[in-house]
Amino acid sequence: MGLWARFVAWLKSVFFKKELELAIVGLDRVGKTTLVLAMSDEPQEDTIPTVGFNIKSVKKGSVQFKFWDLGGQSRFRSNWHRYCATGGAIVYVIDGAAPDRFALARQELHLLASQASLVDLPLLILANKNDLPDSINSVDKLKEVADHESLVRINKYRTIGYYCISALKGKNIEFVLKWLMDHAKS
Ligand SMILES: Nc1nc2c(ncn2[C@@H]2O[C@H](COP(=O)(O)OP(=O)(O)OP(=O)(O)O)[C@@H](O)[C@H]2O)c(=O)[nH]1
Ligand SMILES: [Mg+2]
Repeated sequence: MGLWARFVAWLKSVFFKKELELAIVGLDRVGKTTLVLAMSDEPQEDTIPTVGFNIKSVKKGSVQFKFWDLGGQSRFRSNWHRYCATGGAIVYVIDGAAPDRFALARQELHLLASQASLVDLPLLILANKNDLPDSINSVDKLKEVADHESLVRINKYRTIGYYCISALKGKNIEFVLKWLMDHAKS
């Protein structure tokens, strides 16, 4: 890269630096902490259940992400909305390989999405554990599990994104980051 191009890149990084703060929510053991580690380029197989929350800051290009990795156990769920309210988007993770928990995951998702303080926030819904057999492997199936039509009824102007990912194997993580850069509010 020439001197001028480097100077322009530096100027851009100084003046167009974007900061995005995001809460990662979803039931316990769905892979939220694993996802945050994958987005931080620190893939890890062994995680322990998150008690309360962890904060992780990650720089990607000119974007500084601050992830609030929230505990998913039932005792923590009533606090999710407080953390989501300070963020630029809601990232809701579903264990795509646990059909017995889809109904509960959908119930918690709709409860959160309809909170008055959150109705205008962009929503990214992820089916994780896509590497496992019989996990959700299409956006259509994920939309059905999440009940997309009811989410649209809550706020038809809200931006809603869907991806099938594997946090453990690092699959589609780049699409997650790109979606957040494009749609999350700074
Ligand atoms: N096969 C597979 N396992 C995964 C994936 N992501 C996470 N896991 C596993 O799922 C388990 C739970 O992952 P965590 O990231 O701790 O889940 P969490 O959502 O943070 O859980 P809480 O902190 O309790 O809310 C761990 O054993 C992970 O290795 C994935 O994409 N594929
Ligand atoms: Mg966790």
